[in-house]
Amino acid sequence: MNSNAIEVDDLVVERGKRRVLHGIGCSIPAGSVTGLLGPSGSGKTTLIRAIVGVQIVRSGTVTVLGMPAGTAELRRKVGYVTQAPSVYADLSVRENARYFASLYGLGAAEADRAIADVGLADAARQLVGNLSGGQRSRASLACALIGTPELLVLDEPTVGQDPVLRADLWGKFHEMAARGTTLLVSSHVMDEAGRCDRLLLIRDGRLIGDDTPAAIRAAAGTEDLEEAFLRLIRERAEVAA
Ligand SMILES: Nc1ncnc2c1ncn2[C@@H]1O[C@H](COP(=O)(O)OP(=O)(O)OP(=O)(O)O)[C@@H](O)[C@H]1O
Repeated sequence: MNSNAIEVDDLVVERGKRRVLHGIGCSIPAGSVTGLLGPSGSGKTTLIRAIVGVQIVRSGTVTVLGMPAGTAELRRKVGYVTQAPSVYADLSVRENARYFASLYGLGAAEADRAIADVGLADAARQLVGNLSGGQRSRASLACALIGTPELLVLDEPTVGQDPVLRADLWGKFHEMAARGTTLLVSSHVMDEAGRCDRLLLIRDGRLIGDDTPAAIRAAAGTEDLEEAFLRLIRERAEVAA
């Protein structure tokens, strides 16, 4: 198989009457944790939507696991967790997970494994509607882990999670990558950037960085990734001026 799980070439997307992605190009290696970082409104969700095949694109190509994004065959291979939890509020965590498992022809053991993986075993019997926001996002994540997708795309999965849980989730993401899953994780929290194998830095619909955290730090001449991001933005502004 191609060593890149995702290849994006010259991607242009318009939403409403505005152009929100301006010719994005990037490759995401298989079996890695790639962070998609950028301020609110920079185009992270739009790029993610194009990768999971639910975004109409103006031009350019998005190839996922060797197939055009949105190909029906990818549905079983790609897990996607949106920012808004996509679980049934009137079912328990376990009922939700078992429902998703049944769609894949999988049983209760797979559902329970996914619930344990996100640290929700103690809340498995609770109705999702009664959970905290952070627990609800983890319930959504558990459902996306079912069937062990080859590519897992997570839109801000750690929002609302406490620091201990965030660290656990990042540990889990790396375990999954070590077993061959590719993860693309968006965040607008720079302190999470250092936990990624690679970073895509996006601003105003343009990629301004695509490298390992170490290379981005070295190129910007600072250990602080937030400062590195700011320097990249300033450099861009100077080039444009
Ligand atoms: N349905 C829509 N119609 C028109 N414009 C939209 C729509 N959805 C998003 N946009 C615009 O597209 C741009 C990119 O939005 P996007 O949601 O991709 O950003 P983001 O980086 O994911 O932001 P956040 O971190 O706040 O989720 C923004 O300017 C936003 O206002």
